[in-house]
Amino acid sequence: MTKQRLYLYDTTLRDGQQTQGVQFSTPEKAQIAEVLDTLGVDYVEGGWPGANPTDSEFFDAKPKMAATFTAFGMTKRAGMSAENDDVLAAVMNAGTPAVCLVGKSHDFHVKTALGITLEENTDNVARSIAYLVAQGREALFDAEHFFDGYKSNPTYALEVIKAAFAAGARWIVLCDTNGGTLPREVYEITKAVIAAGIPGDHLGIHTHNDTENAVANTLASVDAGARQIQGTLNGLGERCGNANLTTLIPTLLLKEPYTSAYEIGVRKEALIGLTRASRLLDDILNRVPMKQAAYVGASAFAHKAGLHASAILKDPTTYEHIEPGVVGNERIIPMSNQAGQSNLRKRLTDAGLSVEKRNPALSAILNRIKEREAVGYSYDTAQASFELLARSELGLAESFFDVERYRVISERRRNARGHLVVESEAVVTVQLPSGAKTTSYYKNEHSDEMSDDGPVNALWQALKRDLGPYQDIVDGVRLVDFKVRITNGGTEAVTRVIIDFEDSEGRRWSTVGVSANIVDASFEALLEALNWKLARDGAIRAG
Ligand SMILES: CC(=O)SCCNC(=O)CCNC(=O)[C@H](O)C(C)(C)COP(=O)(O)OP(=O)(O)OC[C@H]1O[C@@H](n2cnc3c(N)ncnc32)[C@H](O)[C@@H]1OP(=O)(O)O
Ligand SMILES: CC(=O)C(=O)O
Repeated sequence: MTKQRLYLYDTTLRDGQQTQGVQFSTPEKAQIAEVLDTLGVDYVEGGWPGANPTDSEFFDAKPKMAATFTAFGMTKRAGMSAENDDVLAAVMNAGTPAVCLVGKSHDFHVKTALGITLEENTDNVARSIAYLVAQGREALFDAEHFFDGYKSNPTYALEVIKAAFAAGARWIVLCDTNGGTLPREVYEITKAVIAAGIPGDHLGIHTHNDTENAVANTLASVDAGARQIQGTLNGLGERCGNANLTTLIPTLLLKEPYTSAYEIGVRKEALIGLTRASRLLDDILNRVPMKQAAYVGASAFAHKAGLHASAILKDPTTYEHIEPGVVGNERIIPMSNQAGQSNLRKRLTDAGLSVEKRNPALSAILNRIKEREAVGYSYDTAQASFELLARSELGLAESFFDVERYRVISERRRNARGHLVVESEAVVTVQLPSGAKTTSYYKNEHSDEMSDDGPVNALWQALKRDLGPYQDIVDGVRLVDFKVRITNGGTEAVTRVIIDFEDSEGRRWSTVGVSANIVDASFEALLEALNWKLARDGAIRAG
């Protein structure tokens, strides 16, 4: 069977930028465009030239790409020609090979939002598209609110898109602008459009995720015959987002009937870069990547339940729909109160601790984890704390130093110049293996603006300031993330702190601490981090 070509159109830099809280800089746009181009999408929509300085600057830079670089704008306004519309002129002046214009196809919007007659709107759409074509550009028409428009007045909705098609639009893109349409309707309406004379290989689909159906709606439209897919990386986009290309790309490449029926510009070899592309976008946005994200999330191949982990170790296909490496992701077998001995042995092996199958220490470790999780601990992500707990049950625990006492003080006051000052200071007394004691002091100070350089950082700095023979090992360790949860441990609310650390070699690990007192919970996690680092780096244990 010859495969049909499906075209991918990315709008991360335009609709993605309509996400609340998202504002790309020009260099960030260039970085994202490069990622999309490397992946192999067919069209990269760069934004709306003339609408804001960043978009204009990005188009002025004329980024090089294999994809068709596309400018976005709106159809000409009533009462002026396409040539004389300054908003359209700015879009055309970007000089891109393709231009996508949004226009109305819902009678209600023509009357309410534009305040013009239905005939005037159809004429504006047709003249705008004809103008693009006359200027030698590939023309795309985003039929805004098409599905709602079709349900309200199918004759008019079809009249508008037929006018755009007749004027030379290469693609007519059916938009579920408000995101409220469900897959069955999308399928039926796409079919009806094809039956009305717009061929499927000229039809695109643009969906929003307001009912969590953007991906399903996209596939429904493809099933009905549409051949261009619009979407964004990580599903960014206005309100609840757009169709998620990070999900659609692997689905089209790896799942039937799409694998056999269609060809897309993204090659299977490029798919390995998908997880990296997704995380890069989060990095640019300063967002924590969504763990549950399909295909690319850190939990997408995490097997927590004991029954799952046991089977996974025998054959990963028992609980995995694809091999994680295909999308550049990886399998994780976390430890928790849902785990059995299979999870445990896998985690111990990963930590370099091999324990034979029926060793009683395995049950002891599992029981301890379950007991501690019942009082608020969580070993799911705190791999280093899990390892220390396991070492202790296996008789391999090492004691490097003892913290005799610590003291932390935070103060908020106005200084002599009337500026707000927030200070934290910590003192830690440590007993070293030689019997010597060291007392270290650290103070943070901040004026006017708050920062995360607070009491936990003061405690951390004081704790690792003078550790005698271990100083070289702990010097390069830094805190990279700090998460706090109030949780019900037993009958009382307690604070759980999870801290991520990194050493100078770029190795990362996480620890957990629990206490009714947030500073003490943090202290426990800090101490575990140092103990783990010393154990892993083979420090000589206290005598
Ligand atoms: C569904 C979508 O997501 S489409 C993409 C939407 N994206 C954006 O809006 C982001 C970029 N937009 C902008 O920067 C600005 O809105 C601009 C520069 C385009 C226009 O700015 P302004 O001239 O100040 O207009 P404003 O934003 O207030 O309103 C839009 C105007 O465009 C008109 N308009 C809306 N859609 C269309 C259309 N498809 N064709 C022609 N005119 C339209 C509206 O009627 C309104 O005109 P009015 O003020 O006479 O009622
Ligand atoms: C064009 C567009 O972004 C929409 O209709 O949602």
